[in-house]
Amino acid sequence: MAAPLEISKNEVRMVYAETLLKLNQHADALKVVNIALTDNPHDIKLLLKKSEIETMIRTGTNNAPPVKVQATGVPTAYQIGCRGQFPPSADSKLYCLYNRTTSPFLILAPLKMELVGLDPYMVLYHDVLSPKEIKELQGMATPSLKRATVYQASSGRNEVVKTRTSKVAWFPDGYNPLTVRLNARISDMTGFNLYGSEMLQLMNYGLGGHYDQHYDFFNKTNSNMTAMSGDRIATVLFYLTDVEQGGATVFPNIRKAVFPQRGSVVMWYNLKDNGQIDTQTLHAACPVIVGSKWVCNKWIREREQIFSRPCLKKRM
Ligand SMILES: O=C(O)CCC(=O)C(=O)O
Ligand SMILES: [Fe+2]
Repeated sequence: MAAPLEISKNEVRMVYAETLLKLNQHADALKVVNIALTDNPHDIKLLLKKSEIETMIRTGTNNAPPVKVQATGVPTAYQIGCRGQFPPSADSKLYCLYNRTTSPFLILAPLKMELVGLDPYMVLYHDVLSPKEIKELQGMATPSLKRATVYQASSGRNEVVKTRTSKVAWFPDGYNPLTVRLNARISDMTGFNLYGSEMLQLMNYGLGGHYDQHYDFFNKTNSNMTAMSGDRIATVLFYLTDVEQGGATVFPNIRKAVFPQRGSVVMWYNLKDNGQIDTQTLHAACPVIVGSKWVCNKWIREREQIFSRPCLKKRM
């Protein structure tokens, strides 16, 4: 099946095999080609490549000089997180439960909740989206996906930047019965009133698609972005797909990584209880290495939560 970038799994495997050949790893290259052949036993290019590699192995010819792999120094916390190498959480108070209390509706339909972190507060809900809903969301987004942008304080505008390479489609709250239902579910999960919050964003990351380390808050009290509805108090991120390799949401400062699981949702607070920005929320979307990553994002604004989550004077 062709991925959104029109690169087939086969083509990726061919490039991988060529790379291994350049590294003089002929046996590994042959393994990759053989795997590709199990899916496509009659592919002529693959068959030719297989016999070419077998000849190379047999005769020991065409061995390229070994490519020197450049040492890249000590990996950053972001890189370690993307590789799934953060140590297990030292937070002893973390647990799973059925959330029956955030909204009255949850008494009838409790949600499976996993506490990911307390500072900042971060929870993961499992099995929130059904396969049918996921299919519908992807279907409605696909025709209008456009390169995502990031707000640039220097120009005061949203611009396309190299650091965010996903495609996005925005949907107003009342766009269709599904968006209405999804927003109601977000309110149930978070206890927040969504009036004044941003539209739902459906996003797709292709191969290599990522969003470098960033904060979701603006921290500009006078900017046009926060004047009406306040800053982004919380982020709600639905995962519509598993990702075969890569694509985690990584929080380098608190050394946590959330790996996409189809139908789950991660939610975290970007602001502290006193309304100040929380710099521990630095996060990134790791590059997708194999697969395609779909997410749906809701940035919840602060102003409408004035009574349900009032700004506390004391720093919590
Ligand atoms: O896709 C992800 O994992 C994170 C997305 C994100 O941080 C954002 O859209 O602000
Ligand atoms: Fe973000």
